[in-house]
Amino acid sequence: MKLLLTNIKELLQVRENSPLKLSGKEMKGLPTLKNAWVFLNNGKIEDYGTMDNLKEYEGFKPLDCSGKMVLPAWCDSHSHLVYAGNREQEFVDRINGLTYQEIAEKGGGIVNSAKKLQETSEEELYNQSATRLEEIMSLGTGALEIKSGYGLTTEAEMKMLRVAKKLSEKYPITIKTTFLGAHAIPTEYKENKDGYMDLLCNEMLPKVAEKGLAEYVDIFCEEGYFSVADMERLLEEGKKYNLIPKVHVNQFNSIGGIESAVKHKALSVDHLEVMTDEDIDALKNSDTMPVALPSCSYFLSIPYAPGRKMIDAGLPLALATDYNPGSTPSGNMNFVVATACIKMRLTPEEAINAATINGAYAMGLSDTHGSITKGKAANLIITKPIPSYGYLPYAFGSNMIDAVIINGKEVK
Ligand SMILES: N=CN[C@@H](CCC(=O)O)C(=O)O
Ligand SMILES: [Zn+2]
Repeated sequence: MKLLLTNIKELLQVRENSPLKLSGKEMKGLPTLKNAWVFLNNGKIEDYGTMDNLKEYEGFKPLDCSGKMVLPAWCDSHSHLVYAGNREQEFVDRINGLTYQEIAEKGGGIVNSAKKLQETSEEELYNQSATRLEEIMSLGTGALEIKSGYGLTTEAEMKMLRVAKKLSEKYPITIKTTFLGAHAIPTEYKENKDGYMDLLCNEMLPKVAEKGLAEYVDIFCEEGYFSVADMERLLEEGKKYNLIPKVHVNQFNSIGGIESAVKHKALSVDHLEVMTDEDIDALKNSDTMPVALPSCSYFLSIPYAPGRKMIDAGLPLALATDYNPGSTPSGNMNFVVATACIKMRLTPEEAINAATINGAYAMGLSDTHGSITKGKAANLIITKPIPSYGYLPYAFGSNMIDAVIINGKEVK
C-alpha cells in the first residue's frame, strides 16, 4: 500500500538522523517542515520534503492534508491495557473519602482486578482488550507497551501475556510486553511475601521466558508492595533470561528504587510522582529513561512528576498513559500531552518529544518509531485543520485527530 500525503501545513518531528532520545535542553527543539509531503510505502516512511520539491510517484492513494498537521503517532511506553472489567466502585469510594492505599488495604485495588481476571476466559479478556486497543489507535497511538500484573498466578499472568501477543498479531500497532507478576502480593501470600517472591523467581519468570511472552520485567517497588531488596532479587533473576527492567518506582514514596534500578540498567523508571534531589541525581548520565504518567496523577489527585525540574536538570523525559482500571482508566495520549503542558509546565515541543521519540526509547523502539525519518515505521497522526501545533495541548478537551496511519494502514 502506497500513500502520498500532500499540502501538509506543517510536518512535525522531522529528523534526518534520528537520535535515540532527547535530554534536557534538546527537548525544546521540534524540527518541522512547512508545506510538506510524505510518501509511505510498504509500511515505512520512504521519503518526505517540501511541496516545491514534490517527487513523482505512481500507484499511490493521495491524501490532501491542506491546513492539517502531520506528526509521528504517539509511543505509549507504559500501559496495563489487558485487564478484566472495571473498578468504578473504587472511584466512587475515593470520591467519598477513601485513599487509593486504604482501598488496597481493604482488599480492593490490584488484587480486586486479579480476582476478576482469573475468572475471565482468555477469549473474553481478548475481546475487552481489543475494544480498548481499537479506541487508542483511533486516538493516535501507534506503538504500545502492555504489562501483565493482574493475574498474580502463573497461569493468569501467562494468559494476560498471550492476549497481548495475540493483539500484536491481529492489529497493525507495534506492541512490547512486560512481565509484571510483582504488581501486588496476592491475598493467599499476604503473610508470606517471600513465598510469592519464590514463586515469581522460580516458576513464573522461567515459564514466561521459556514461552517468549515478555521482553521486559517490572515490579511495583513501593511501601506496602515490594521493597528495593525484592526488586534487586527479581531483576537479578530476570537477567538470567535476558529480561530488561522497566519498573514502577516513586509513586507514593521515595525508597531508593531509582538508584537501584539505574544500577540494574533499567530501560525506564516509571511514575516518579515523589522525587528527591538524590533521585534526580541518580538518573543523571544514565541510560535509564524517566517516564511520567500525568493521567494517573489527575485521576488519583496525587502530585505530578516534577517534569519541569527533571528536564531543567538535564534529564530526558517520556510521557505515557499508564492505562489501567484502578489509577488511570484512560489510554488517551492526547490528554497526557495536554496535561503535561498544563500541570507539569512542559512546552508543547517538550511534550511532543516526550510522547514520541522518548516514548519510543522507553520501549526499545527509537530506531524504528517516534520521528519522521526515512525507513521508520509509517505511523502518523493527521490532525484536523488547526492554527499551530501548540493548539493540540491547548484544546485539551477536543479531539483534533482527523486520521491515523499505523504501519502504513489507515486505522481511522
Ligand atoms: N501503581 C501500580 N500499578 C498501576 C495501578 C494498578 C491498579 O490500581 O490497578 C499503576 O501503575 O498506576
Ligand atoms: Zn503502571
